[in-house]
Amino acid sequence: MSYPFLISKRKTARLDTGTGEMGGLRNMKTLLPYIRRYQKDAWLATLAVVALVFATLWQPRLLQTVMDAILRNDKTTVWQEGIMLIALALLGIAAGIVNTVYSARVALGVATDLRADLYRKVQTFAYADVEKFSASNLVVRMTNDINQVQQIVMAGFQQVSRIPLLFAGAFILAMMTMPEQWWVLLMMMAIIVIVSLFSFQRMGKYFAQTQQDIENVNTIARENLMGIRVVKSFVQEPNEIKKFSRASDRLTDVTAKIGYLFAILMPVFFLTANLAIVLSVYLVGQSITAHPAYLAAIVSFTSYLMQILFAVINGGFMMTFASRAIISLGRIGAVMNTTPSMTYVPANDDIQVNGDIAFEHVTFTYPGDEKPTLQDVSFSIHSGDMLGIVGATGSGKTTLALLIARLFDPDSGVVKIGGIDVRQLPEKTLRDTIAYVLQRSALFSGTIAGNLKQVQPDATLPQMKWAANVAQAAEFIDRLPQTYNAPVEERSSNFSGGQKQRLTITRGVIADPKILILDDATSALDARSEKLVQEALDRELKKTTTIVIAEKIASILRADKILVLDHGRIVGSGTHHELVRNNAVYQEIYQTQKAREEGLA
Ligand SMILES: Nc1ncnc2c1ncn2[C@@H]1O[C@H](COP(=O)(O)OP(=O)(O)OP(=O)(O)O)[C@@H](O)[C@H]1O
Repeated sequence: MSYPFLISKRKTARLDTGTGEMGGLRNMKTLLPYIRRYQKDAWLATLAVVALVFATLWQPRLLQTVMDAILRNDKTTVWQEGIMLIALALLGIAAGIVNTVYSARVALGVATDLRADLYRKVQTFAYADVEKFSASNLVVRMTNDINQVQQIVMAGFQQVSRIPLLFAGAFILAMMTMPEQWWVLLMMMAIIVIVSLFSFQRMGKYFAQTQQDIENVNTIARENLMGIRVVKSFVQEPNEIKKFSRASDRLTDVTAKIGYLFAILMPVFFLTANLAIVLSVYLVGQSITAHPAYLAAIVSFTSYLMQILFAVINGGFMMTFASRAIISLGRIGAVMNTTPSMTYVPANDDIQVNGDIAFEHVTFTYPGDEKPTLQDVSFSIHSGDMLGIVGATGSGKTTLALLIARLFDPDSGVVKIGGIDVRQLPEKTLRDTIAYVLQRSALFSGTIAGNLKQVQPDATLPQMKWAANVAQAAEFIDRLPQTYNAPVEERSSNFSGGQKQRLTITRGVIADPKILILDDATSALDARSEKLVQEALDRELKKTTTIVIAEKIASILRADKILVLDHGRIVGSGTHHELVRNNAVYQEIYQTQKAREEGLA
């Protein structure tokens, strides 16, 4: 069993994105093994580019010959070369289609494989690793960043070989067509290259910024929608709208800046190219009467000027997209290269543990925190017993339970289950031994039965009914039209708080675990239902060690042992009667709750 339903209490750490010069190269290397898997498609896409460039470059040349022939009234050549021209255009179209299809195949394949590997990698993460990146950040990496990579692979196979070939080919052919115009050509190129360097560099920066801004917008939207009830009940909509608008405005600003740059860039490029054309026509025009062949040559020359212009523009775009994709690849690489902070010993069916639990001088600090949350915690409890944990909010009760389930490892000391250090237990053994039910446990969308089968894949209907009876859920499930096949919507929004808790307790007990942790898991139940759940647990799960973390002392009165936590330390341990007699902290909690209840009565 895994615990994706645990919710982080911490902010995300800033992470290395793998950018920088060396980072860029390293990031690109991440991509190579994936592209290699689609070698055949990659080759076909590249060959198609060569054919496409050949067709593109040769067309002005043929056009020039056709025009020359028209001027000379040479009909045979006009026909022959004209047909060639059409054939070349058709070749260009076919090559373009082949290139697009195979580039898309490579890009889609790479993106699909990368996404699958990324997802698989995240599944190996320890809870602390997911917290480090944050769930929304990981989602953006699996969606938006992968999209960027898909786009660059697609564009790469369409443009990377095409741009230099087209640029060099058009340059040489333009020179050959009108050698005396070399300086016009160089002047145009110098202007375009300088403008491109300036603008595309800026654009690259803005694109990187958009990535960060998209992530911010996603995080805010996600948090808002997940906590929509809280937002509504505290009438927080105006604040939330303001917060979202600020993040969204930042994204709009930076996107607008990119738009402005594009808006300036394109006219500048075309103006430069058109000026070059006008200049050439002006220079050549004076001698056209004397040399009619110049007319055809100038048409061909201007076509090559345009091709050079397009090569430079596309090159700039490619560099901009590449810089964005390199950042995305870095972010993907950072996940891929993370070594899970927790490793497990190999699966071993021979290792069987009972429900004994022991903490020996356990101290634990959350990653990034300075002070330990648990300090020198020692206690033990026998299989089948019930342990209650009480303490003020923030005293470390949940943290203690997280250590039992080995969602974190202690800084020092040992946590033992069945007499064995949890670090020596295979993950499966640990997950099969412990069921953890949280107050805010999430159910997965699907059906009730589907949720139960995630824990106990071969659960039968009688088993489901048994577990639901224990959790006092059977009654309302039986009233649903589809009973155990009733749908569970996203975030289980079609169930009330109390029903959700009953369902998560059902899921917790279905596998009859050796250790059951109920972390504030009955807080939404009325006193009568809570009592019924407790009685059923006592009756039906006799051999199970039950750990109950509760705000209300009433929930743990019957525990074999109660731990009183205060600022991460155990300040009392014993049965209710012992603690009421001799533990000041417990007495205070008890008296406060009693007074409150009497006040209410
Ligand atoms: N993931 C985390 N990263 C850093 N600090 C954390 C994290 N989770 C909890 N803490 C801190 O550890 C302390 C103990 O938290 P814990 O959730 O264990 O308390 P608790 O006794 O269960 O509280 P409550 O009764 O309110 O649930 C708190 O100060 C909390 O802010």
